[in-house]
Amino acid sequence: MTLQNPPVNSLSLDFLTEFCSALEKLEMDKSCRGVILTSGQPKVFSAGLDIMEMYGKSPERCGEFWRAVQEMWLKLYSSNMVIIAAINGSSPAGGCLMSMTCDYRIMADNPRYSIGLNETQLGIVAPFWFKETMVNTVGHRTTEIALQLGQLYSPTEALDIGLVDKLVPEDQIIATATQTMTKWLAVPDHARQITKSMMRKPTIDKLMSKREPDIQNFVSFITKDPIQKSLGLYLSMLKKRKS
Ligand SMILES: CCCCCCCCCCCC/C=C/CC(=O)SCCNC(=O)CCNC(=O)[C@H](O)C(C)(C)COP(=O)(O)OP(=O)(O)OC[C@H]1O[C@@H](n2cnc3c(N)ncnc32)[C@H](O)[C@@H]1OP(=O)(O)O
Repeated sequence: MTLQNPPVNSLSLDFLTEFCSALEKLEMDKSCRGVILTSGQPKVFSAGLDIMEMYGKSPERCGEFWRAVQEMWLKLYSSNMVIIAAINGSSPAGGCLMSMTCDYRIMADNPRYSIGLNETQLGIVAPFWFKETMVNTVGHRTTEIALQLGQLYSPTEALDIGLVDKLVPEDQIIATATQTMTKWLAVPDHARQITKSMMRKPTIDKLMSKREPDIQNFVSFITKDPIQKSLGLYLSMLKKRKS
C-alpha cells in the first residue's frame, strides 16, 4: 500500500476513511497474506495526524475524526496479515504510531529523516494507546523519556532504541521489505496470527473497552482554549519555517 495524500501524507478524516476501507478489503481477501506500507511522497512517510482536523473544528467533527484515528490503529494493530513498514521518509507523531502498529519496520538510512512521538512538543499529550504501542515496541523506560521530551529520533538513533528494526539505503527499501516479507510468510499463518494476537490483545482490548470515553477525552482536551492556542502557534511555526 502506498500512502498518497500530498504534500506530506497527513492523516485527515477522508484519508483515514479511505485507508481503512482499502485495508479492510485486503484483510478480507484470503489471497493477501501481507502488506508493505510505504509512502508515495518524497521525504515523508507520514506527517501524522492532520493538524487542521484538530484546529478550529466543532466538537462533533473532532469526535468523528478521533473515531477514524482509533479505527486506523485498531485495523492495523489487530491485522491478521503481516504488515511491514517501509519508512521512506520522516514519520513524526501519528506517522510513528502507524509505523509502530506494523510487524517490522525498515527505515531509509537518511540522517535528514526523523521518527518519534513528538506530541508534547505541540503542547498535546499522547493518549494511553499511543503510549502503550510505544511501550510494546521499545520498552517502558525508553518510552518514558521519548514521550516526555517529545523526542524525534534520527534513523540511527531509532535503530539503537529498537524503534525501527533495520536501516537500508533508500533505493533498497522495497527490495529489503520484500525479502523480509518472504521470511515472515514462511511461518504458518495460524501460528503466527495467534502469537501476534497474544502479544497485542491486552492493548487492543483496553482501547476497545474505552473507545467512547477516549473520544470524549480527546474532544474535551483538544477543544480547550490553551490547547487550541498551542496548535495554532505550532501551525504558524510550520508555515514560517518554509519562508
Ligand atoms: C489525563 C490526561 C488526559 C489526556 C487526554 C489526551 C487526549 C488528547 C490527545 C490528543 C492527541 C493528539 C495526537 C496527535 C498526534 C499527531 O500526529 S499530531 C501531528 C504531529 N505532526 C507533526 O508534528 C509533523 C509536522 N510536520 C513536519 O514536521 C514536517 O512537515 C515534515 C517533517 C513532516 C515534512 O517537512 P517538509 O517536507 O519540509 O514539509 P513542510 O514544508 O514542513 O510541510 C508541507 C505543508 O504541509 C503542512 N503540514 C505538515 N505537517 C502537517 C500536519 N501534521 N498536519 C497538517 N498540515 C501539515 C505544512 O504546514 C506545509 O503547509 P503549507 O504548504 O505551508 O501550507
